Amino acid sequence: MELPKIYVALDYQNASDADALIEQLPSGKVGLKVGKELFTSAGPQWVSSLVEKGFSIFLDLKFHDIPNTVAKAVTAAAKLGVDVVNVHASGGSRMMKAAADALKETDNPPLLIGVTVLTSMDESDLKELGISKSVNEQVEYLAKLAKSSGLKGVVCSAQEAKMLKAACGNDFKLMTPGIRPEGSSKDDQRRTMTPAEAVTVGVDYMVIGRPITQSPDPAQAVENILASIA
Ligand SMILES: O=C(O)c1cc(=O)[nH]c(=O)n1[C@@H]1O[C@H](COP(=O)(O)O)[C@@H](O)[C@H]1O
Repeated sequence: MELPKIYVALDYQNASDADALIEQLPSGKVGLKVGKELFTSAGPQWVSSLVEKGFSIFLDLKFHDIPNTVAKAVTAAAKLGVDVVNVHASGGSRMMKAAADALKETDNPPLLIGVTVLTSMDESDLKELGISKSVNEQVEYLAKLAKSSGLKGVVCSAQEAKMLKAACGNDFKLMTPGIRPEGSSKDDQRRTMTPAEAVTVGVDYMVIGRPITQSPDPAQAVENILASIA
């Protein structure tokens, strides 16, 4: 099944605020990303209700725990009917393999992807964590680890897309947050690219939040982005 090119990050405090935004989006053109804040307040039933309405859902809970716990968590996510689910690649190969193996046992397994280096981070953040590799080296290292552990792709910055397609192959899916249309604020993101640039470098799917959700006209913001990548 073809997934939508753009997932709108629903970073809202509760379901009613998210529903108000969803109603404004052009129908059938984008997927929805539900992250920690909204999932914790709105809950799994609300996520299932979006699936029932026909939305493609990326459940972004970035699991990172012992292998058994993560395997059970991604299985629970699969039962909600979401299309994409993620874990932290830095959780290691045993954790990622456990998650990938668990999903093989489920009906309609979601695309399982690994978070490499968060797009809000740069070299100084890695240093603080005791990692002496450059951002590019660390992203490539974790992407290869994700691939050899059975994951189908990674979350990374579009800035790393060319490098990762060369290192991991064209079929290895790249989901890129940190997308900023020309002229919009970077907010807390560090490694950013415009939607048009991201498409050029081979990104498969983009996560876009505030440039759409904080826009005075979210529907128009989506249409402008879609036009820029058409
Ligand atoms: O996994 C993610 O979705 C994610 C990974 C990452 O490296 N960076 C990142 O920003 N995200 C998420 O992508 C969204 C980006 O939102 P905006 O910065 O508002 O476009 C947020 O919901 C983040 O939680």
